[in-house]
This record gives sequence, structure tokens and C-alpha cells, in this order.
Amino acid sequence: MKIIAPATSANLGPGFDSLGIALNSYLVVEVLEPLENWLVDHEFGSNVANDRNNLVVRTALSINPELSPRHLKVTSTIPLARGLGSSSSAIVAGLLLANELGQMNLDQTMLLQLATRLEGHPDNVAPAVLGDFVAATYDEDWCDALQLPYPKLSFIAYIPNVELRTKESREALPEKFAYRKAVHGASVGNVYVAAVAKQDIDVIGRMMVKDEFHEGYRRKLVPDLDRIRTVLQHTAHVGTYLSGAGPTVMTVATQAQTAAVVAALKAEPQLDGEVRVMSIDRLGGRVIN
Ligand SMILES: Nc1ncnc2c1ncn2[C@@H]1O[C@H](COP(=O)(O)OP(=O)(O)O)[C@@H](O)[C@H]1O
Ligand SMILES: N[C@@H](CCOP(=O)(O)O)C(=O)O
Repeated sequence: MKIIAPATSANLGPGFDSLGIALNSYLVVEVLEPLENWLVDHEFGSNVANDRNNLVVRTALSINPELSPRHLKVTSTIPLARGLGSSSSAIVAGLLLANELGQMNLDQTMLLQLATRLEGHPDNVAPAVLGDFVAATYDEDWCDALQLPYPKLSFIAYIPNVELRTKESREALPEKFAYRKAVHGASVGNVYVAAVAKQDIDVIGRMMVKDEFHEGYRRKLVPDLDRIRTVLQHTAHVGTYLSGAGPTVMTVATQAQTAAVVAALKAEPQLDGEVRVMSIDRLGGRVIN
């Protein structure tokens, strides 16, 4: 049995802690033979546990402590702590693992509730469970999440060589926020979602760069956001935003615009990270028997 969970890009500009999309890099968990103790083969290095403390196993045991230990093989093309939802992919994979091994019959709604409670915000886990674009809200008790088909666009990730833990990036955010700014920020997010529903790429692009809630406060942690907006000033594209908590900077483009955006990013000497062209994963977390 294999469990697959996609990468996710959260916020999408103005949708802090609410909007996210599933993308085609994947965490794959292969479930192998029963063992005395949990063993997780992975290539993340010694900072990531390979026993019952591994996030995938810890998540599974948190909802089903009776699970019998297994040998797991984890492979992943989702870089850790880069703003592409690696922790959410591990949480969703762990829940699917417990659901399968423990025959728990949890449906997507329950998986979504459990995943959101564990991650603390729904914008990565919701698309990791459901696939595609998701608008979600969480009130510490229940998560409502609705999926919409996002227009078929490229997601061009600039992935820096450095990690930025989501926890650290959230510490840069303010405790309080001016009422008028909040009203404007919410209206931008509302129009963004309406533009997705209408498949209006022009409005999606204009709303994508009008975030009020987080990018301004994180600017000092992620100088590449402003740098890339400057680099792409004269290259046609839909919009650029900070992916999740960063440091990945995401540029959205039509298929026809993609090659020129990639070339412009690769030509900038200060951008020595990876440029990865990603597409939308429409399916979300899944199990292959
Ligand atoms: N597949 C995995 N297995 C175990 N731990 C993981 C896995 N993926 C992510 N993690 C844990 O989550 C941390 C990254 O989470 P976070 O800071 O939220 O960044 P991201 O934006 O990648 O989700 C990693 O440093 C690691 O501790
Ligand atoms: N809304 C969250 C999203 C974090 O996403 P991640 O991929 O960086 O974990 C935030 O912006 O803090």
C-alpha cells in the first residue's frame, strides 16, 4: 500500500490562513512489513526522526494509539520548511495511514477536522486532503472548507536554499491589526475567491498582490519576494506571492508565459535557489492499494 499527499501553497496572496492550493510535488509513504517497533526509512537526514516520533507515525498514533508497528519507506519531493506545506503533507499522510491500518472509516470531513486541529490552521491541510484550490475557515472547533477548480495555470516556485520554520515566520506577525486594514484585506480576499469561481485570471492576478495580512510583516525575513517582483516587472505573468510562511516565492503564470518567467528568474544572479515549475494537483491525499 502507498499513501500519497501533495505539496501545498498557502495564502495565495490575500488569503492568510484561509486559501491554499495542492501542487504536484509529493510525499509518498510505502507501507511495508509489520515490525516490533516503528521504523521509517527516509532521506531527510538525522534531524527527522525514524521511529515512532516521526511526524507521520506520531500523527497516526495520535488518533489510533493501538496501531501495530510497521516498516515505512518515505520518499518526498516536498522540501522541508520552505513554505510548500511539508508538515501538512506528513500530517495528512499520517491520518490516512491510521485510517487504513486501523480501518477507521474516516471520511474527508473528519480527516479535515483532525488535520486542522493538528496543524492549527486549515490552508495547507485542506487542499492536501481535498486537492485543488480550497477556501477554508477554522474557529478552533470546526473547519469549513470548500473546494473550487482553479484555472489551469503554472505555479513557478522559487525555492531558496535556506529553511524558514513556519513558527518563526509567524512570530513576525503583529498582535493587533487596524480595523480599516482588516476590512480592506477581507474584501480583497473575497474578490479573489469570486475571481477563482468566475475563472477571471486578470482579477486573480490583481488581487494576488494586494495582501494586507502577512507579506508586509515578513518582508524582512524574505527579501526574495520584493526582489522577484522587481525582476519580473517587465515579464508578463499573473502575479507573485509569498508561498505559505515562506521562504518560497511563487509566481503564477499562464502556460504561454511560463518559459519567459523561468528564464528571467534563472538569469538573476542573486537568485541561487531552485526554480520549479509546478502544476495543480486536483486529487489531494490518496491511498493506492
Ligand atoms: N515527511 C516528514 N516527516 C517527518 N517530519 C516532517 C516531514 N515533513 C515535515 N516535517 C517536519 O515539519 C517541519 C517543517 O514544518 P514547517 O516549519 O511548518 O514548514 P513547511 O512549510 O514545510 O510545512 C520539518 O522541519 C520537520 O520537522
Ligand atoms: N497561513 C500559514 C501557512 C503556512 O504554510 P507553510 O507551508 O509555510 O507551513 C502562514 O502563512 O503562516
